[in-house]
Amino acid sequence: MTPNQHALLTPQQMTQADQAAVVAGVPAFRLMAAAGNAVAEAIRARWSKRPVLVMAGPGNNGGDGFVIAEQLRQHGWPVTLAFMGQIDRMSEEAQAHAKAWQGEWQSLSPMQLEGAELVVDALFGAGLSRLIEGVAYEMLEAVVQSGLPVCAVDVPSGLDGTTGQALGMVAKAELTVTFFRKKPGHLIWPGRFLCGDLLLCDIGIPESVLKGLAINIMENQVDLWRQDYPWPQQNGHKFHRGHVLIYGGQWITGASRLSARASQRVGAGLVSLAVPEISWPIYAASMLSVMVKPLGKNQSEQAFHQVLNDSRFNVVVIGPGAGLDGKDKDRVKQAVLGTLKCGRACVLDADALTAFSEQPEVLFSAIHGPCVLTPHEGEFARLFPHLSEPSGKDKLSRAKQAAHETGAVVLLKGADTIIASPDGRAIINTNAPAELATGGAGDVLAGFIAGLLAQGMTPFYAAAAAAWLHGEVANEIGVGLIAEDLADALPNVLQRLKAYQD
Ligand SMILES: NC(=O)C1=CN([C@@H]2O[C@H](COP(=O)(O)OP(=O)(O)OC[C@H]3O[C@@H](n4cnc5c(N)ncnc54)[C@H](OP(=O)(O)O)[C@@H]3O)[C@@H](O)[C@H]2O)[C@@H](O)CC1
Ligand SMILES: [K+]
Repeated sequence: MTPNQHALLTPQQMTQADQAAVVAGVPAFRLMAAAGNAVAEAIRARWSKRPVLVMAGPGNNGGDGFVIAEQLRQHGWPVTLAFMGQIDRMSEEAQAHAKAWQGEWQSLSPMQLEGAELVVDALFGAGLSRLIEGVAYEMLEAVVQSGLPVCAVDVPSGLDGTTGQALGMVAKAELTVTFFRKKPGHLIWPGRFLCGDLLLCDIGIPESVLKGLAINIMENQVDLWRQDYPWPQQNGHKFHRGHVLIYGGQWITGASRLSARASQRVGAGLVSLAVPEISWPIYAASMLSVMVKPLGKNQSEQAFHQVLNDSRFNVVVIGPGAGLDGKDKDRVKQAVLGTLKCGRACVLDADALTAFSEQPEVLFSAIHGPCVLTPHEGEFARLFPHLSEPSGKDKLSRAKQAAHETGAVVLLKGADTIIASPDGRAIINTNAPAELATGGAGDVLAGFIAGLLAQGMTPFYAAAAAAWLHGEVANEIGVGLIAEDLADALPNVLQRLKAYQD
């Protein structure tokens, strides 16, 4: 398996791939036949024979619909074909497949749902260019109201394959069958939900077409970063495995301890916590293998800078439980700016992000070295008000833009966490279960990233690997998960990963 396996193609890139396949000698007629056959086969594997309504649109997605209708008819299914468009304005291959359809077709209308027990949605695919309106809107709305199971061809019609956003109206599919490579919109919410189960089918497009596509969006899979994973070496010692320094707050002491534990579990050689002297006993009494450094009686803004003078710390985590009350906020800001000034790799999370919400540019202009920002949507909106959700911009573009503006790797959390690099690459994480939405889980993620960074992974792959491990341990624990469980469940997941690697 090569990383290309996990490439995500925008609909535009998919169209280019189709065209390149034709240039490489695969006839468009055959691609369409393969696509339609793959969907018909998936339908027969999933549903018993039943009356089916195939909705076919004006482009090649509709062409696939004609192939599906004919295939199902040949297998004895009662098929109704509802068409929207003009046959003579379709592509040559779509016209040929429309002619090969041996049944009747009627103009698209909600009336045709009568008696159907399954709907095939082949109205619009990669060529969706605007909001769904008019008869297509009425039809999709009627499909939603009917509650019938839907099999979507390529994407549910109305779903933007790049962004995962619904353009006007979308009927949620139970199964979506797509071709050659997944599209980002299949994985980003609400697209992930609207697609239902996603089946990826080979339709004979040669892998070689990928070379010309400038792919920069990937699904997060082990193969992307496993070559870089920093497994302990026989001849190594702890100093080879990095030293993570974590900023501990005065009042919320659990968060930074969760990060510390996570950094250790993921393999950092040494982990230290720098904490206010007054809270030192709490930290020190609860950590055995983490070194806890008191920041002096007054916990001055300079105290953390003095700790930073020790060049053995190669990664710094600031944010979990750092505090924003009174002087805490200034201390946090100074700790962040001091860390960035001395060029330390760092993970900035939670309070370290919110502390700069009044002057985000002060933070952004200080970022010059390896840095990972890990906001959830709330923190993201405070730092990037122009890119927040109400801006109408989709999550993928928002994360990419934020990485571009800051020069940091931005990991924008959610069920569809996106990791964006300033160089334009992005990875979409897809293995996070609902159980991960729990207090403290983000602190653990920050610790995983820092631990991997400390061992030499690049910020982009450290963030991707950490997000994947985070999802994987959460799946392993399942219902009842609390943040404390995550780091301690990591060894099992790492052992499986290592066995796969070996
Ligand atoms: N190419 C290949 O070799 C292969 C492609 N394959 C299949 O082709 C699909 C892509 O086909 P496609 O590019 O023809 O686009 P498609 O999604 O059918 O729609 C375009 C039409 O819809 C129209 N339209 C758009 N939005 C609209 C709206 N809101 N409301 C109303 N109309 C709207 C648009 O009109 P226009 O924007 O031009 O005015 C145009 O007429 C792909 O998803 C896959 O299923 C497979 O067979 C494998 C081989
Ligand atoms: K469709």
